[in-house]
Amino acid sequence: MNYDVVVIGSGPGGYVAAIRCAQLGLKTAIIEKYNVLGGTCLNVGCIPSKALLDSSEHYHNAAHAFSEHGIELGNLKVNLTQMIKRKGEVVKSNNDGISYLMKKNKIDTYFGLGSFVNKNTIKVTDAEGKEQQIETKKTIIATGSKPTTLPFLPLDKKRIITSTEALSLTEIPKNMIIIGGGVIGLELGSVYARLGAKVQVIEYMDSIIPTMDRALGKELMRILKKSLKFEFFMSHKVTGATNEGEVVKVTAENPKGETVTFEGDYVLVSVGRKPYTEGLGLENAGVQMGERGMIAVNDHLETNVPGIFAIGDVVRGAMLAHKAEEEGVLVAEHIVGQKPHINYNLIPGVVYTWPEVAGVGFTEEQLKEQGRAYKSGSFPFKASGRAKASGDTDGFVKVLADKETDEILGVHMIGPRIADLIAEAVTAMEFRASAEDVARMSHAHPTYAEAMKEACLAATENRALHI
Ligand SMILES: NC(=O)c1ccc[n+]([C@@H]2O[C@H](COP(=O)([O-])OP(=O)(O)OC[C@H]3O[C@@H](n4cnc5c(N)ncnc54)[C@H](O)[C@@H]3O)[C@@H](O)[C@H]2O)c1
Repeated sequence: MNYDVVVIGSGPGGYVAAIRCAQLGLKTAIIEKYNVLGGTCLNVGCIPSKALLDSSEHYHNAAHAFSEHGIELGNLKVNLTQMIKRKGEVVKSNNDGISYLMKKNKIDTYFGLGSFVNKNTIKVTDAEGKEQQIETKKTIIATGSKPTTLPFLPLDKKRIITSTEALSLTEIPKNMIIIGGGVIGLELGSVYARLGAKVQVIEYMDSIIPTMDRALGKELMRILKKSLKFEFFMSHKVTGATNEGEVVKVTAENPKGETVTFEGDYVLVSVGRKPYTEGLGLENAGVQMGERGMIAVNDHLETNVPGIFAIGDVVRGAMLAHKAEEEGVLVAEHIVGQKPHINYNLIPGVVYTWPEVAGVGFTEEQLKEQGRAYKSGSFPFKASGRAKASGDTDGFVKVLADKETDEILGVHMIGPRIADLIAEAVTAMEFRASAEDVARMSHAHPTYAEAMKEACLAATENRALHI
């Protein structure tokens, strides 16, 4: 078969790229190594983790918050098998949705490992080892990433696990040790802490979610300690682990240089992810690698080989599904001669703990480092009528704006449903709104979104109305 474009990898970057290519009239095929579409995000990432986060949140609320609302429950218990089964059904219905989208857009799907024979020929090897070759004018590599491991801490995938195994446990851990206080560790730690596990987080840096605005990590840590009894061990360097059957012992060096030991029945290693390019045969097409295992690309996401592009987790930038999607669309439009653009500074980051955490634009630390004059306005959810009604009064919205022009430079939030609220900040910043612009917009009352307006009022002239 001959194609205009072949996409390798069917995660959010790859399948969206394929749809956009097809919409633009290009004859398109997509190759997927596993027998389902959707990649890490849909099968063992964003979607199943959200399903478990939602289920565990219901349980936690039933156990700890319902009585305050006047709802009495007896005999409350967790059916983990059902919870995991439901998660599987959520994933499956999304798998089916992507298959439908491929058919609707007349995109040919090949299941098997895609690898370059040369610049324009791609071999697909299926699970039985059967091979076929397809010809293409352009290729988009969207093969994603896989979990980083620690050399002294080999995974056994039973007791020492990554997020993939943590999404399908058959029992609730008694004591879960989490190595890495980033997004995965805190989201999956929340799932099991809500279901009753004692969770201990060992983090190398002095802050959790260290790449986000520091105020967010500080507030999240306070809340997770209070609401889910998380224990944090900051500035600790993990040095080893021994698997003793039912128990794993993890050793780490504390900030004083002393060795401390942790004992748990499960250890989740969540220290980041690395680009996945194994078996792609990049050398056969002459594609050059960049730093840290990434594929090197230019501003149009084209590799050193004209006509071969790479997007998402295999290239520089945040390892986020929505960033990969934007890149997929950009490449498709670039291929047909359009002039698309991505503002990488406005890719929001979200953590689906409860409360949720989100940020976009520059952090306060980055503005200080740039020496940029800025002003800051915050509004706490404890002053929000909507938050009081639902009982979600933890957290705040912080708006950073240019001191002279009042243009919004960064918005950082922690609070109820702010994973959705961050979209308002992205929209405002994409249109280069000032804090006063947003402060003068009517926000429905009572909503959590009013906190955004109030934080903008606070940033404008320190004139928040409800605090
Ligand atoms: N909600 C979301 O958008 C979401 C959810 C899950 C994953 N992801 C993405 O997946 C990727 C992987 O997530 P992650 O949580 O594994 O990575 P991460 O980069 O978010 O966090 C890793 C954490 O581990 C720490 N760390 C690194 N080495 C360590 C060591 N040896 N000992 C102790 N701590 C160590 C880091 O300082 C960091 O805090 C990220 O890029 C993330 O953005 C996103």
